[in-house]
Amino acid sequence: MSIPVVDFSVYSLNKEDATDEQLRTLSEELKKAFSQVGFVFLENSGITQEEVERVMDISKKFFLQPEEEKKPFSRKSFPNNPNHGWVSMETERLNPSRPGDLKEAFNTASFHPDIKWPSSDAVRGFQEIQVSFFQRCKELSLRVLRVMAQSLGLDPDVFLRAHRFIGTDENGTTLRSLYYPPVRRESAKEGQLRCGEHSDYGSITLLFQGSDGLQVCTLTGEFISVPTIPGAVLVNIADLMQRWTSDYLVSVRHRVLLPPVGDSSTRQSLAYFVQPDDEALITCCDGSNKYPPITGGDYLMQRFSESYGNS
Ligand SMILES: O=C(O)CCC(=O)C(=O)O
Ligand SMILES: [Fe+2]
Repeated sequence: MSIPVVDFSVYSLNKEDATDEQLRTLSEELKKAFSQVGFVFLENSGITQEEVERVMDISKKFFLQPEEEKKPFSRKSFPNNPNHGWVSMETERLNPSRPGDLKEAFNTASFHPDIKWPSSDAVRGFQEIQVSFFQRCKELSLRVLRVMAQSLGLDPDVFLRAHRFIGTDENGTTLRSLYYPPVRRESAKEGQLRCGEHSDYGSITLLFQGSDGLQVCTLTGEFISVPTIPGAVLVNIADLMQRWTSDYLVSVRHRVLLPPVGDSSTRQSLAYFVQPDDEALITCCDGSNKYPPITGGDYLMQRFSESYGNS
């Protein structure tokens, strides 16, 4: 089994719109991938490798600074959006039965004017680069959500109506820049990974990987290594979308292992976690009552408390 690759060029961000016929073909391909694998590579999405590298480069400059420079931007220090900001090494355990993940992250989750952004000479342009990439990912996500609704034979706007406030504090959508520093095996704890096994929480995730390392669990239960395809974006179904579609689209577990012994390389990735609006009521879209309705905001709070141990 491998991750399907789909050409998104007919509906890329460079195109105004696609014909019904083109969208139908695309929607069939996405339906197959999302119901059978849960992950798909989109080629020709309109987001370029250069854009991705610009975000990774500025993020790396931030991460390589001393701890004191990063601390003022810590996650949970911004009252209007507690998810925004820097997450230090080993703070999160995406698999709660393992030690903390060997990664750092910066979450761009709010554009509120009270947010203080890194602005020293070392990271000049940080805010503008993160914010403009967030907006590009938003545009692509809305296109993917539209095609997904069509693929399920639903009103094409059904998912879009629940994602009207992306980029405001009434919606939890987050651009997360991840940095995995070199690993010293002798100091890693028993069972510790770069990123523990987990499935994502929201509706869909866009993932841009700087290098290999990601593994995805197949429906038969084994983890397969995912290649890096430069210029392609990896899109996956997250848990709330699985629930929304009464388990028709599958949200599968994935992880990032430690690098092989003797490999001292770093790794970077960018994850854009798309969430429905806090107030959007998520009700099974096939009309069944397989899961009770829940708001996007309540669902997200529940999941955060699990991976941060109630913080
Ligand atoms: O770094 C990666 O490739 C994956 C990260 C991830 O799955 C996550 O942060 O949810
Ligand atoms: Fe993930």
